[in-house]
Amino acid sequence: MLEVQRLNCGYARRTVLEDITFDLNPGELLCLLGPNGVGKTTLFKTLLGLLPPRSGEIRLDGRPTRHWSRREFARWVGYVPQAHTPPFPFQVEDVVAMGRTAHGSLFSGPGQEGRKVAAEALETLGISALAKASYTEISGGERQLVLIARALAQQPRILVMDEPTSNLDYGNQLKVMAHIRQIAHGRDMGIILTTHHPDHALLYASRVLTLDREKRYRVGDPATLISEDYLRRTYGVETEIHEIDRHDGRKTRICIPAGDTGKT
Ligand SMILES: Nc1ncnc2c1ncn2[C@@H]1O[C@H](COP(=O)(O)OP(=O)(O)OP(=O)(O)O)[C@@H](O)[C@H]1O
Repeated sequence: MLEVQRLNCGYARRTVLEDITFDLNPGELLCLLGPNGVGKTTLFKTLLGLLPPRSGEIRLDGRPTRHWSRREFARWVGYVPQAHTPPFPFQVEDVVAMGRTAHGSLFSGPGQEGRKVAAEALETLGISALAKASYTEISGGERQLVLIARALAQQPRILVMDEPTSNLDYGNQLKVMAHIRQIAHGRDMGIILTTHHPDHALLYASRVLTLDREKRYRVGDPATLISEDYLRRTYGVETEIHEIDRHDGRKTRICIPAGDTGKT
């Protein structure tokens, strides 16, 4: 569905990522993992058409994205940015309904069907109670959930999410990651997201794209690519990765800090 071929991306006088090739298929959750400043947001900006590629190609549904109109692109690709405080105090339900913009005529509002889809998105994320609240008066984590609901209301084929759990409490992190995984499978949506948590990638991702400090990248199975060696080279920390049995008998991998954690 989304194909990235030999992509170089960066800014006027600076290449940030070189020769990146990967694809994203329907129903798949691809986690992008890498240290601060390595170029994750730059890659996303390039995928979203906000930054021109320095070279290489991005194809959507077999067609280079440079041939797509903005509107057509917006029907296909949703984006969840990191939560920010907007200047205008829109009601939460209006913010979510804005996700429908690409589906309506240019000057019409979301319409009845659009409002219904927006209400369902709020319901899916368990935040219907916030519908009438002002977006400027809810917490950072709640804002993050609202932005995810807005992207769901858009019903895109591909969803790009920049650290969707960064503002969320522990419970909401787990709920949102499980929702994201379920949405990818249930709606046959291709989702690519950045995370700073190897455990999230180990637990939820279908595939992972790892970037290291030397800006080398690999794409593949999370259990293979997220190794103690990768984490040491990338983050300069010693970790232990263990395979454990879950209560339901399935096996899963988890990552913990190695050695003395200072706890007595
Ligand atoms: N507008 C810009 N012009 C020039 N260089 C930039 C610009 N924005 C970011 N950079 C540089 O590009 C590199 C990659 O930045 P980017 O924001 O993509 O990293 P990141 O992996 O998303 O980091 P983080 O995990 O901290 O969010 C950094 O060295 C950054 O300083």
